[in-house]
Amino acid sequence: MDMLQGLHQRVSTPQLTEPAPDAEQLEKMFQAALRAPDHARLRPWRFLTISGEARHALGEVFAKAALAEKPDLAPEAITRFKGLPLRAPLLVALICQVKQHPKVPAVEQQLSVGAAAQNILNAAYALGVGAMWRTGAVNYHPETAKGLGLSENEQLLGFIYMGTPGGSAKKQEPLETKDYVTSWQG
Ligand SMILES: Cc1cc2nc3c(=O)[nH]c(=O)nc-3n(C[C@H](O)[C@H](O)[C@H](O)COP(=O)(O)O)c2cc1C
Repeated sequence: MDMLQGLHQRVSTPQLTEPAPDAEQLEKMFQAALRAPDHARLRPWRFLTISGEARHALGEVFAKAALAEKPDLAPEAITRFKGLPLRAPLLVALICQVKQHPKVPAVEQQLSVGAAAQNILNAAYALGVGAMWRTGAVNYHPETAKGLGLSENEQLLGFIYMGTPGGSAKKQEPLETKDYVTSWQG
């Protein structure tokens, strides 16, 4: 696939089925991630792959965080939180390791991890792998960070859900460049 064509056409895939991307496809996606722009070469990213039974463990983490937020959560809601990671055969947790640097504030490091995530999405699209970046209700809850084993200086920026595209490809809403771009004249 031509690179620009891929960039212009990429869509997220909410419905994902087995099989998960294989090791070779994952390697290509992570190599793309590692080419993200990165001020002072801090390499502020860390990724966790979560598949198989580990998805159930992540569902337990989500449910624990949701219960910490709302102790009287209905049983159906708890079951729903537990099932969230089962929406794809493989998830990639996006983690920003915020490092102290005199010229690189935390926001720039978060942007780098965001750019790495976008590179993963673009590479997935080029490989025919379905993918969607999700955060959801408990992404930023401290119990979620704790359950994933994050350190004090680490932030969870979401998960890329990945798998084989299910259903028909989503229609893209055409956007006009002129609605978002103007020439600044001073
Ligand atoms: C940081 C971030 C978090 C997101 N979290 C969610 C989410 O929890 N649930 C959801 O439906 N979409 C979420 N999205 C949006 C989807 O990933 C996707 O971009 C959106 O559905 C538009 O589809 P498109 O990428 O095909 O244009 C998130 C996007 C970003 C950048």
